[in-house]
Amino acid sequence: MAAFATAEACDSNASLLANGELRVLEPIFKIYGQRRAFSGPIMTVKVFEDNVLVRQLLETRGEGRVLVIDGGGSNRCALLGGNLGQSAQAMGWAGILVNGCIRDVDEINACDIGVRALGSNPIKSNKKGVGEKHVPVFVAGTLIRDGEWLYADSDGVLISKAELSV
Ligand SMILES: O=C([O-])CC(=O)C(=O)O
Repeated sequence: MAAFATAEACDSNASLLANGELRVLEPIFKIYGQRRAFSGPIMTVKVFEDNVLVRQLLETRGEGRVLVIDGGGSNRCALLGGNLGQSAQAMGWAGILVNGCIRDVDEINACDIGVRALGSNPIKSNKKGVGEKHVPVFVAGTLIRDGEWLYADSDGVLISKAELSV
């Protein structure tokens, strides 16, 4: 199976790039997880230094989706760790993009999912359950809506209003 290539997708969808239906995230993410390339429909969650909602979502069936976690860019604690990585793998999530930090990097790198995050921090997050699911989030220069599509590979991360034909 030919792997999806974000570069090729950008080359062949210039009109979608021009009209904003296809956007490229600013290159601020580090690459983790076994799947260097992954894609799927997006589910969004907006939190700040609290990962209770993240756990709730990753303990439900992913069905090939990508969880986009807007953690407000905080570098002060981790929103995702090894247990949640294993849960995401077991529940069939394709990947997770975190506008924030992760921990248990070696465990996450062993999981059969794709992960993008700003970096790592060994401190755990709060557990109060504050945040919002399924809301539009503004991450890496781009507005991202629940139900849009994310495509990630070694070159970068694309957000598309609709599924791309590849
Ligand atoms: O529960 C957390 O804060 C995240 C974590 O460490 C894990 O998933 O293993």
